Amino acid sequence: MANYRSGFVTLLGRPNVGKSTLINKLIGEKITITSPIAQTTRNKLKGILTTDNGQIIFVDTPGVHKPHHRLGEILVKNAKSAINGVDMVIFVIDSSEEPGRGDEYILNFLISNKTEFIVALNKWDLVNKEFRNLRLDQYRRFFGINRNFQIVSASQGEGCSELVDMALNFLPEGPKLYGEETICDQPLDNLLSDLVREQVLKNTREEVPHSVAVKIEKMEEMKRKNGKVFTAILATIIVERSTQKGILIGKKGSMLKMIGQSARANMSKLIDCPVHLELFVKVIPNWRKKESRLIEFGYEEDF
Ligand SMILES: Nc1nc2c(ncn2[C@@H]2O[C@H](COP(=O)(O)OP(=O)(O)OP(=O)(O)O)[C@@H](O)[C@H]2O)c(=O)[nH]1
Repeated sequence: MANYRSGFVTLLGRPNVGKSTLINKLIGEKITITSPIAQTTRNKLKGILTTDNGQIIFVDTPGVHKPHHRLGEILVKNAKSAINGVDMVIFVIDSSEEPGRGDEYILNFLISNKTEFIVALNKWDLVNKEFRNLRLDQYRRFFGINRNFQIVSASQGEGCSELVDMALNFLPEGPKLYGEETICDQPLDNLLSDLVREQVLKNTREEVPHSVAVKIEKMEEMKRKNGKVFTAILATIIVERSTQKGILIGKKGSMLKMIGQSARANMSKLIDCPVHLELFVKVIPNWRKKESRLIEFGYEEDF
């Protein structure tokens, strides 16, 4: 029997290529948030996959993109720091599109860093059957024929176990680094605030852009009169403009109510306890440009 392998793997790729969906599928639990809007993943997040042959600790990263302001710089810096100390990278590609400049930027970055990587051609289900050979050729030419490829469809779960086997082959021999029951090492606050952000992005679409942050102010276990335990959570949604606040609250509070209901349901599932959620919206102009605010809302740089 082959020896046990373990190590750290980062999924790197442009925003929206399906990194979070892929991690969810590989690990089989909803631990990172996914949404059709780019750059929903802001914090590094580890998911741990333990199999009979090895253990992979996945580090999710924000998509690499060109920085426009402080927040962008931190996202990119964190993506770069995420590859430090990992054993290998899974370079996730949206194969429904041709290789582009963003992919080239990441490819050059990986090559200049001498990072080992394999390529996951994701969203293969979206590639028209007649174009599949052509698309594969395009990517073979882009990456070179010696590169290890795996065709996957994260949303359908296709090619995922093959991808895991391929990644395990790149990892060093070693024991389990985490207990089998561990699936995630993010602070609970981050997970809970991400569940609110997810609903904000889903329900408001472009109207409230990425300049939204969520802070969990308070979390307390309480008892109802009938003795049943529930968790009371107080969270603030921070936006940059008062117009955004208006959109978030909605007519007679209808939008905020909808966001709260869905977030609450997901929170209850996550912590396995009924949740009472209270949401507030606060305007802090230009919070993304202020270092102290970035740290307050959990966007610290990793050193
Ligand atoms: N059709 C199809 N859609 C996919 C697939 N994988 C992901 N998606 C969709 O692509 C969108 C983006 O997926 P995410 O997992 O949030 O992407 P991400 O790379 O983590 O995005 P960022 O956090 O912005 O970096 C979502 O709407 C997913 O449902 C796939 O294999 N096929």
